[in-house]
Amino acid sequence: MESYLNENFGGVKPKHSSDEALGRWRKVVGVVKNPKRRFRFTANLGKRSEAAAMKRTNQEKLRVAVLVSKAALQFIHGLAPHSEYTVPAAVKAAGYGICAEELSSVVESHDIKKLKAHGGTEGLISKVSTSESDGVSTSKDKLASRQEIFGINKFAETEARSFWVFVWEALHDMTLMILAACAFFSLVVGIATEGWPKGAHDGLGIVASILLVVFVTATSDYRQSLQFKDLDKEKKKITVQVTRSGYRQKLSIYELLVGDIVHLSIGDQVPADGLFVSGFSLLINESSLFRRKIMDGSYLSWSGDDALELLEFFAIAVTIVVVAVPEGLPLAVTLSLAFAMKKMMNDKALVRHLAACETMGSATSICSDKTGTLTTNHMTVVKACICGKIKEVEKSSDTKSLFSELPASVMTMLSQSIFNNTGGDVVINQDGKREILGTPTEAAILELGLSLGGDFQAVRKATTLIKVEPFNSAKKRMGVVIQLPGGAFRAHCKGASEIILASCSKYLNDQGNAVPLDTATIAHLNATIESFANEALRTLCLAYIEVADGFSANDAIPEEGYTCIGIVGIKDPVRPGVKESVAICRSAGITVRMVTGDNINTAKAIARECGILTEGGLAIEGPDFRTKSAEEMYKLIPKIQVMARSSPLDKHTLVKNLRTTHEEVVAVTGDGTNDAPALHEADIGLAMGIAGTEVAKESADVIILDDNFSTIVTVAKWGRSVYINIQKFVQFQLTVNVVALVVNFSSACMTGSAPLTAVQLLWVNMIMDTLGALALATEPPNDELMKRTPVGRKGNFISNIMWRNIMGQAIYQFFVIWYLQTEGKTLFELKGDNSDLVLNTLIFNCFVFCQVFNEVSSREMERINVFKGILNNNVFVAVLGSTVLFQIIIVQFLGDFANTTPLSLREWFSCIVIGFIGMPIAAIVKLFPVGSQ
Ligand SMILES: Nc1ncnc2c1ncn2[C@@H]1O[C@H](COP(=O)(O)OP(=O)(O)OP(=O)(O)O)[C@@H](O)[C@H]1O
Ligand SMILES: [Ca+2]
Repeated sequence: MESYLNENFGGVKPKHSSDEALGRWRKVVGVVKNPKRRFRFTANLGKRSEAAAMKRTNQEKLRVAVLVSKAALQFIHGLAPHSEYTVPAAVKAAGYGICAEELSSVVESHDIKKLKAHGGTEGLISKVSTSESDGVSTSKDKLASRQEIFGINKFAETEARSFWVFVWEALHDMTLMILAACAFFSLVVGIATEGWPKGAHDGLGIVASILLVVFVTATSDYRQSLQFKDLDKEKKKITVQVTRSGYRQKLSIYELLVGDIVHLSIGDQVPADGLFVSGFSLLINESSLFRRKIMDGSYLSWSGDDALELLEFFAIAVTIVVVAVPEGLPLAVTLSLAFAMKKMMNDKALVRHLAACETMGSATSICSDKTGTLTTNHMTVVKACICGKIKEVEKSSDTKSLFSELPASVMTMLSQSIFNNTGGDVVINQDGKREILGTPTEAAILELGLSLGGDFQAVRKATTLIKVEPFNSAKKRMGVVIQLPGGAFRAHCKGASEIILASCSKYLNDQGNAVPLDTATIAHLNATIESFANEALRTLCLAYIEVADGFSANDAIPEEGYTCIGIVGIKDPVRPGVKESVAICRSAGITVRMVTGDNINTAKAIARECGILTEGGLAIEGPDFRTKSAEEMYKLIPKIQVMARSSPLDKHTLVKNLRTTHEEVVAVTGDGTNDAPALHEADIGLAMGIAGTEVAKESADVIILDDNFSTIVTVAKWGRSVYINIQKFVQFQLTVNVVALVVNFSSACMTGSAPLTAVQLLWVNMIMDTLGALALATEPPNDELMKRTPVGRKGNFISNIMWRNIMGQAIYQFFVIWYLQTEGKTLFELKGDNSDLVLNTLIFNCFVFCQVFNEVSSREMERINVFKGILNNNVFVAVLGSTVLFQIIIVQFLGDFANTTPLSLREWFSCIVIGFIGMPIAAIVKLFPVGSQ
């Protein structure tokens, strides 16, 4: 990809915007224990750059090795005659003249000598018993034998990791290891002093908590890994055009076999090792050969300390650290993103990088291409201007008669131009039906040629194709040179009308003669182009020129002096629903811009139809935009609504400026190879899944599977919901953090003992960490989200609103615990030896219930009604339910392990009420106005 961009667009730097987005989360997280496990699904940034460096040195080493061995080989070949290759008997019996090993040695070593020894390309084609025109035979046993001899086009899949691997990884948690050591000493010391079973309770309590934490973590990690596997599969669904038994068909790259004739077009990915049979403009990138697995770092191991009497304090200190480090954040981020990712998949958006969903949520600007994104990309020629006469050709049945009055020579020239100067193809498919292949523009023009009565194969056979210059989005034209039966050469070109017309000096008049273009005709043709474009038609001009004898494939195709054959107008209707989606974006504070390669009038007409171009909005042409100075651009860019006739680099420049000088978060949508640089530069690139080329998809972060612009809005909505969910989670977690820390720390300093014990703290940690993430990070989005303004680049992650809510709750909870600690015994009339234990249990219980109700309050940051839709969120209800249930079990039955004692009904009731009071308090706090940032 990088090299592709480099060669085609001169040093466009890849963005790695996901790195940037990931970095943002990391900054918020600060300290994270077990970064490897926590960031498992969000790429290790350090390792990434290491890997890049490693790749470079490996490439260098390999290059040297290849050069050396090539030199050695040359030397050997110079000395000894090429040894004969013998075909293994089994291969021969199956009817092939070459075995898999020999084939791969020819392909991988690029060994031309060897290739020649096998009779060159033709030789190999016959040795693998295929044919250039018909491909391999599709008979069942032939395909089976091919598979057996040569194998299939698949990598061995890495085995799915089992649940126990995740358990093992979760055990590698440093704090858990320390706690395990504590548990061990506690067991030893406890049993030695108090005997079995009484002395083992504390230790077993810690062990049980560790197991619980490990189990929950492993389950959630495991489930995520399964989900990512599914996504991976989806990502690898790539199809190619293949000829088999004479018919073109679409095959998954996994079904490819040796001998298959694969047809590549612009932007396709080469799906396998292969031999280039014929074609033009191919670029090869073998970099995937150099991919290396990144090694994981190893862990520090911890050895215990034997200060036994400090054990309890030590355990508490460790758990305070556990509580203090908000390591639930990366988990919440991954959970929330993964959840959104899965849901988005149902909504027809495939997210390729996790962080992309969140980035899309803060987007302030969308740059969309026109063709294929805003329009359906179903193109038909509806108007044509030949010999100065404008014809409507909407109904293909009467096309032929429409043109009957035109001279036959013009019609011949037209079909010669249409059928030779094309990147498309007309083939017969498996059902025996005629099928037009190629980009929609090409297909539309071929369709016109066919409905004029032209015979594709016959026209192609009549002349020889000497040179092809494929369509180039920067030049906006394509051209071919053909050799006519008499031996003379002729070039045909087609492309953006005003550009081709400008390189014409003659035109075919209604007698079929090439006459010089006079100003009146130029004006007439230009007016025609404009009138077509104003009707939202894409216009193309076809032209030809006679080329001097002796033209060879290395000569350049002429640029000037063409004779205009005619102009066609192609209709490409706007997709249904686009207008509404654009309106939603606008109300969500997202500016939508159209950046297209098409004619400015066509672009304006479509943009108006979609609601992108409004009164007073600016439409500019790429060539004009390009020449502006930095200052002019700075002033211009916010006003631009439409950019037409843009080259891939213009699209790139616009996006770059929006991102850097205007500090916008830019989403780019596109389908074509010409969109790749912009997709790459964008904060988030969205590529079309159906019409999009592989190159576009490869550069994108999200793939819109149904090619529908409204899906983009859905992506934005999910992105925003991810962002808000994580904010809610952080607000919840920070509250618990602050209170637990302050309470434990202050009372440890003042009284020498902490009200919450190690096991209790571990439980609290789980409520706010894993369970909290599960409950709050998976809220589905609502339409309200699209009525706010986007967060953009400058938004603070922890907003003032969040601080307000956190402080409000923390003060209340702190007050409750302080009051219980000092007045608790009188309040609950506690007396006797047991009173301290009961009081501590009460404090623990109240604290947990405060969190339970606070979790409900955290569902909304600004609104008072926090119950809306609560029952639709099963995960939330389940988490809350199991938290309460488990709390009851801990207090009533697990006292020995958790240092609690069963409470009376009255005491339970009081705890719940105290916890509940947090809710009206949270509601009141929400009434205090603060700035949004
Ligand atoms: N196959 C082709 N051969 C010759 N000219 C073409 C061909 N396809 C498109 N064009 C010309 O190039 C212009 C579009 O160029 P480009 O590929 O840069 O944009 P696009 O991707 O089609 O549009 P958008 O950017 O809106 O998606 C068209 O207006 C047309 O005049
Ligand atoms: Ca496009």
